[in-house]
Amino acid sequence: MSDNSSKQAVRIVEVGPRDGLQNEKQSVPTDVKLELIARLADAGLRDIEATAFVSPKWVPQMADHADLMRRLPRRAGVGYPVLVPNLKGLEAAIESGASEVAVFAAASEAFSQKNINCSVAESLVRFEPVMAAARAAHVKVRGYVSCVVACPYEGPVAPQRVADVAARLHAMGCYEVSLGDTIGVGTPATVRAMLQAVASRVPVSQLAGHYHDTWGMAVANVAASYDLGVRVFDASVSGLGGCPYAKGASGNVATEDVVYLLHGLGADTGVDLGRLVDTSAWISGVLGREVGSKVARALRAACA
Ligand SMILES: CC(C)(COP(=O)([O-])OP(=O)([O-])OC[C@H]1O[C@@H](n2cnc3c(N)ncnc32)[C@H](O)[C@@H]1OP(=O)([O-])[O-])[C@@H](O)C(=O)NCCC(=O)NCCSC(=O)C[C@@](C)(O)CC(=O)[O-]
Repeated sequence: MSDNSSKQAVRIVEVGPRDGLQNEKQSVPTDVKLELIARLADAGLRDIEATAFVSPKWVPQMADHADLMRRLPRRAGVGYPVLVPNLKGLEAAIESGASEVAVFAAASEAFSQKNINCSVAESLVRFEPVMAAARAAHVKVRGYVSCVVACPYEGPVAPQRVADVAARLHAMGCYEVSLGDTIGVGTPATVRAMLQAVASRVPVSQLAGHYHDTWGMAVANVAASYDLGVRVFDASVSGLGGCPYAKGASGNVATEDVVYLLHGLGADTGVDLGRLVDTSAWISGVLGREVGSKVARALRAACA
């Protein structure tokens, strides 16, 4: 038996079923999504973002949110957070049995308008009743800030701006704030500067890194964030994903790559890399695409 007592525990929030699939051109059947979630749980993931209660006109791929949540078999010790943009989304999520949700804001005005059709300030006002209703229903709320390094429409985003939005989400009761490099342009230097600004306003223990891999820097950004004390990372199996309202954004950092990195740094994620790699190969096959993780490809080649 291995001794994990001295290892740093790191929580991985698997966002593949939501962030990974929201941008898929082909329709992904609910049964496939349910099987993906089950396989991810079998691989040891304990936080699996299952879907988004957003407008089906805006994101058709998530239109089966209520059906999926009703049919999702719950497992002890596994959380299935869902995205909600407003009170309507929260009410529908709770009705479908969700016990954890996430609200999402941005550090860039242009992205906020494109993604949720309102300004950053309006979105924060919109979240107040969501927070109050969630509190009353004992539903945990996570917060996201998008465009923490740059915006696809406005360019570079000042770290102070990210800190302001993150601090507002934290102050309104989000138990954790996930920092999204939505278009994956961050480098360890820009991510570090952003994190230092945010950590002066929100305890680092309540921050998560959510890095896309468009420019190939996401694993380096996870390592830089880990060095600064971040112990929660969002990732997507096989690197699936991208935001439909962020031009040019590619997938999240692959969960397999994050797990390999963190285990190499001596951290404990609770994830079985072999089973995760099998899941990555399975979902990539179903979607008819190459596996998007270098670690998964290397491990499969080594075992062939
Ligand atoms: C926020 C809205 C709804 C505003 O959209 P709107 O058009 O301004 O809203 P509205 O209130 O005028 O409603 C328009 C229609 O949508 C319906 N509606 C309204 N709300 C809901 C709801 N919750 N669920 C279902 N339906 C809803 C509403 O009932 C109405 O239906 P109609 O009367 O026309 O038939 C829309 O812009 C939206 O749904 N946006 C979501 C976009 C999205 O999901 N983006 C991807 C997730 S964010 C992301 O990926 C980034 C992240 C988190 O991963 C971090 C990172 O990487 O940066």
